[in-house]
Amino acid sequence: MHLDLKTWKHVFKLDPDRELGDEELERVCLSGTDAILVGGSTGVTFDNTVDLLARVRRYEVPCVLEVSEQEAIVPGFDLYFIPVVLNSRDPQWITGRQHAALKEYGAIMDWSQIVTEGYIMLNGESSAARITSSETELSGRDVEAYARLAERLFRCPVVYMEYSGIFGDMALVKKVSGLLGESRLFYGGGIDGPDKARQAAEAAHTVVVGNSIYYDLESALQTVQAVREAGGAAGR
Ligand SMILES: CC(C)=CCC/C(C)=C/CC/C(C)=C/CC/C(C)=C/CC/C(C)=C/CC/C(C)=C/CC/C(C)=C/COP(=O)(O)OP(=O)(O)O
Ligand SMILES: O=P(O)(O)OC[C@@H](O)CO
Ligand SMILES: [Mg+2]
Repeated sequence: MHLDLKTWKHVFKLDPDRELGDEELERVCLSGTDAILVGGSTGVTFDNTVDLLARVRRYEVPCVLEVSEQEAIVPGFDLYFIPVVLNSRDPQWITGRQHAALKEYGAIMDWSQIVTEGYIMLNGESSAARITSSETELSGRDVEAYARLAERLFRCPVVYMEYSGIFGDMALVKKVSGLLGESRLFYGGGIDGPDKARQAAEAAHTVVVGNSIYYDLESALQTVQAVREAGGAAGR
């Protein structure tokens, strides 16, 4: 198992609130992806998260929980990614929910397992952007400033350009990854096969594939090889 996320180029995001058969899950876990990220913006519960973790644990692939609900924090993941939505208009998604969770877990947690993600929501139609009341009408300079804020002010190991559901602006993604010296740029949104995966891998450091697992698994699986063969952003 490789737990150094600085080497991750490809990640599959599995949603505990969606159905995936055992055979399909096996193909995802044995695909050669660098990690499975468990997360979703709605319907995530303790029970469906435990269930998915137990099923992924049959395989060697690293398994990370992207925390979106305090009630669904389940022990036993390799790492815990904690989103901070930088362009939310509502402070509960920037520090509020994190503060509440730390009141409960702060004294007992293993900080070496915690990775902060500086999220920039970029698809105003996505449920994640709606739930978090994000300001998604951003200029390129706005996005660059959020990325610098995440890396230089907040020291987030991960900056996440989130287009969930649509394929984003690769020129902007590439520009932002070029600005980052320490943080890793995760890109997610609308990758439905190898062609878009290759483009995203040339622009971002790490490519996240989510929804297509559920509607076109064959094409989703082909993204792993496509990302491996792509040049990679700034050689990272
Ligand atoms: C006992 C034990 C194991 C202790 C571990 C310690 C630990 C992990 C403590 C947690 C500490 C902590 C600070 C937790 C934060 C808690 C929390 C609820 C934070 C809020 C996170 C947040 C801003 C959520 C908003 C939504 C969001 C950004 C979700 C991320 C995932 C995402 C965008 C998924 C996309 O979802 P999808 O369903 O595909 O949606 P679309 O329809 O938009 O595509
Ligand atoms: O579901 P898609 O559009 O692939 O996006 C992946 C991920 O960024 C969602 O949080
Ligand atoms: Mg999704």
